[in-house]
Amino acid sequence: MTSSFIVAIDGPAASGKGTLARRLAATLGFAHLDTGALYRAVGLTLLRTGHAPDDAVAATAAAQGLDAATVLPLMNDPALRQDAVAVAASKVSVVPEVRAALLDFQRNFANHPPGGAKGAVLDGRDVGTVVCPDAPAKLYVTADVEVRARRRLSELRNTGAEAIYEAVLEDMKVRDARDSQRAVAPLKPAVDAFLLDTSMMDAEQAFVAATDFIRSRPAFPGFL
Ligand SMILES: Nc1ncnc2c1ncn2[C@@H]1O[C@H](COP(=O)(O)OP(=O)(O)O)[C@@H](O)[C@H]1O
Ligand SMILES: Nc1ccn([C@@H]2O[C@H](COP(=O)(O)OP(=O)(O)O)[C@@H](O)[C@H]2O)c(=O)n1
Repeated sequence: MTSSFIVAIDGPAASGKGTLARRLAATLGFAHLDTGALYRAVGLTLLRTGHAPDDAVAATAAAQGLDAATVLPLMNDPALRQDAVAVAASKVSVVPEVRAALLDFQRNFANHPPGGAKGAVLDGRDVGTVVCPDAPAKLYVTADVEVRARRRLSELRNTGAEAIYEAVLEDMKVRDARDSQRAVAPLKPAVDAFLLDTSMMDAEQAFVAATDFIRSRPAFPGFL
């Protein structure tokens, strides 16, 4: 059976979309897919096999080689969260063949959520615009780049990594620009997305605003 209960959440790095997506999925009883982890898995594969992250041929082969069996163990690999892997992910994600290779996996997850879940929450950059353009609830989560850089800095430091604010901010600006300006599936809000600026919100306030929006969607009767 194809699920029509899809929540699509997009936005730039460290806007809080993953935190929100995980909590919404747990509350709704839906499955959650962090689509960025798929691009990170491709980036990590290239770094581990000694390829440059902008090697389009190697990136395509790595993306085509990913399936549930190879992706799931990588999802829990702490190396996936390194900043160098985020940068590599952003480089492989401009390659149209890489995006095409990952599309089926994402759509299949959304339409046939695993574990018998009634619906799915996907977060990324192009879920509401390309992966699931018919999703009945779309959110675009954002925050000022300085706020996002501070969040990512404390996240990196909490994992024991050495990180400098100015470098994290600069990486984030470069990645935002690459993600927004690429030719295929650039980062942008879907026309029918609910815009959620979390610059002045904590995670709890963002969750309340998101649930208010989802509750207002006729396609989600009685879920919240
Ligand atoms: N609304 C918020 N206010 C403050 N910090 C937040 C908020 N949402 C998430 N965070 C924190 O910011 C960091 C990045 O959040 P995350 O959800 O991973 O962002 P994204 O998935 O957009 O990259 C995490 O450490 C998370 O705990
Ligand atoms: N649906 C998606 C998700 C991620 N990506 C790419 O993958 C990179 C890493 O995504 P992510 O969601 O893990 O990054 P953060 O927001 O956690 O920093 C992004 O910078 C994008 O370039 C994408 O192109 N499309």
